[in-house]
Amino acid sequence: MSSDGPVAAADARALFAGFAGAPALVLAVSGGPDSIALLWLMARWRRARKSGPALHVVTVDHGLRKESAAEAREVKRLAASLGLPHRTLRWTGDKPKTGLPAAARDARYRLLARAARTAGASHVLTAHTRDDQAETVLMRMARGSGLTGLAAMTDQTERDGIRIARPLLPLSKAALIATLDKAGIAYAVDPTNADPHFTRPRLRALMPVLAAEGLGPHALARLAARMARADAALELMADGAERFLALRNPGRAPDAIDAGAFMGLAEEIRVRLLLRMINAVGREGPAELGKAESLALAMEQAMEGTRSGILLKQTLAGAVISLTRHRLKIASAPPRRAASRKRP
Ligand SMILES: Nc1ncnc2c1ncn2[C@@H]1O[C@H](COP(=O)(O)OP(=O)(O)OP(=O)(O)O)[C@@H](O)[C@H]1O
Repeated sequence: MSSDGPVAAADARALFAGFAGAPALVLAVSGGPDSIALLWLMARWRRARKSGPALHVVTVDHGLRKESAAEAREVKRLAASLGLPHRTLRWTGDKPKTGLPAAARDARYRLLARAARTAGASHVLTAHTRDDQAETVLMRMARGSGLTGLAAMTDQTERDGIRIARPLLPLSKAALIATLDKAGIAYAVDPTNADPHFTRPRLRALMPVLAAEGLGPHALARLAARMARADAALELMADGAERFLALRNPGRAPDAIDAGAFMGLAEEIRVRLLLRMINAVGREGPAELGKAESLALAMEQAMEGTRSGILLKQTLAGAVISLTRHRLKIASAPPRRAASRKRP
């Protein structure tokens, strides 16, 4: 399925096969070419089946552009012409000045998950393509992500208790546009997709230059798939290492780990276990990978000397990490004291 031509019915059947037994599905359709193609392809797929999931089309109107309400109405019109119910959900919450795309995305998924629950749908389907996957890989690289982040998007994830599925991830955007052009279906063009104030459009603009050097969507998506495979293997190894450490630790508090056994693990596994343990007890959200890497290095250096007693003690993301030659302990840090107020 690497062609940029229109998506054949047989190819769509293969992409959607996993949803045939679902009771209902929510299709997240913004009105842009990718999600309009999702709507059209799903409608064609469903029409060709005797039975199958009920399809509910949902558009989120973020209220950020003056055209958004009209675009939502266009989606409704197309859905109606395909015989599908449509709802527009409005984002009415506060719109922050910074981090607007992330806030809009959070609100969107919350609204989509709610719509799925209301419709009794098992999944929300989005129209992410291979091009989106490639951009995500570049964004994660630029942000300094590790292997887990470079695995980018998987074909399914869970959010707000609902499965988000991305059946079009193997397809190029060009194939979706070719599909719509062939079917004579119009779509909206969102100017923020090219707005250089945002990181994603800036990276998107670089794509032709990168592709000319062999770093195009295909290569980047393949990198993501390989990273996902390696990440899954390393997570299994980290599970095994966790069990191994528990066996070395009979009868002791689960936060007191055999330091020698821990230091004998591969560095990647040590870093993963540090993140798991810190995130399990820390009160300040997930620890940063770079900080866990620095901690792992500091632990290694501390173990190299001949000192005894406490070799290292530090806090990270709301957890206290202390290391002696024999024991590694990771526990919740006491809550930070609020700034003391002077008595009048
Ligand atoms: N306003 C919207 N209403 C309904 N669905 C939407 C809307 N915007 C986006 N989507 C769905 O989400 C998919 C991804 O959209 P887009 O690439 O714009 O998201 P993003 O902001 O980059 O974030 P993310 O990729 O995490 O969803 C679209 O293909 C579509 O299925």
